[in-house]
Amino acid sequence: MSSSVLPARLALPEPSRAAFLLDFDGTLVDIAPTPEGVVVPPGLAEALIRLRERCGDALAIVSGRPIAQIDGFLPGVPFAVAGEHGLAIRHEPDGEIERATLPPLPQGWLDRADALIAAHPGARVERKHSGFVLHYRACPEAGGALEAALRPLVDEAGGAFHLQAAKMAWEVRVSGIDKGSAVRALMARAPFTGRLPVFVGDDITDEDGIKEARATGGIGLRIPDDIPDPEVLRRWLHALAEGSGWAG
Ligand SMILES: O=P(O)(O)OC[C@H]1O[C@H](O[C@H]2O[C@H](CO)[C@@H](O)[C@H](O)[C@H]2O)[C@H](O)[C@@H](O)[C@@H]1O
Repeated sequence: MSSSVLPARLALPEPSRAAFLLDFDGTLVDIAPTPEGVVVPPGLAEALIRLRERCGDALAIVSGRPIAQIDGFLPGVPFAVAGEHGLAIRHEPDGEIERATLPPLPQGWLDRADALIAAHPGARVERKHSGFVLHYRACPEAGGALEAALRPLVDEAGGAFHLQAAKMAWEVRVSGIDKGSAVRALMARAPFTGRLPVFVGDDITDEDGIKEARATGGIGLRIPDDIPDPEVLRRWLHALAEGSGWAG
C-alpha cells in the first residue's frame, strides 16, 4: 500500500474539525528490543508539532507508558498526553497530571513478578503506578508460562485488576479505565472538544480508543489492518502536517 492510498480512502475531517489522538509504541515509533531502546525518527517531532499547529493544538498522545516517558521521547510535542492506558492524563502543556484513584497493588505481587523473571532469564519487569508489565521479547518461549502464572493472581483479586496481552509482554492493569475512557476525557476539553477524533493505534489496548473514536463519528485506525506500519503512518502524518492529503 502506498502512503497516498491511505488518506484517499478516508473521510478525514478538515483541520479545523480534526483532533489527532496517537498511540506511541508500534504506531508513531517502530517496536524496539527494549522499552528504552525506542528511537524517535528524525523529523517526527517537528512534523507532529506542525500538525498540531494546523489542527489548532488538537493533538494528543495516548500511551500505555507513563507520561514522563512520553515527555522524554517527544518533549513539548503533544498538547495533551494520556499515560498508562488512561490512568494519568495531562490535558494541557505544563498542566497538572490528573490521576485516577487506584486500588493498591495486592501485597506480594511484585515479589511474585521478581520471582518469575528470575525463573525466566531474559524476562524483565516494568513497574507502573498501578501495576506492572512482564516483558518476554528476549525469551519468547516464556510467554505461556508467564501468562499461566499471572492469570490466577489477577483472577483472585475479584476484578479490580486484569491481565492484558501486549506485544511480547503481559501487563497487570487496573480494571475500568482504558484508552476509550482516555479518549472521552480528552475530547471533553478544549482544544479537542467539538472536533472529530482520529485515533491511531496498533495493539489490543488501542482497540478501546479505536472503538471510542468510531462510536463518536470519528476515525479509528489500526496498524497493520488499516495502515501497514509506523513508517507509512509517519509519511501520512508528514503529508498532513504540510497541508496535503486532507479531503476536499
Ligand atoms: O500504548 P503504547 O504507547 O503503544 O505503549 C505500549 C507499551 O509499549 C512498551 O512496550 C512495547 O514496546 C517496547 C518498545 O518497542 C517493546 O520492547 C515491548 O516488547 C512492547 O511490549 C512499554 O514498555 C509499555 O509500558 C507500554 O504499555
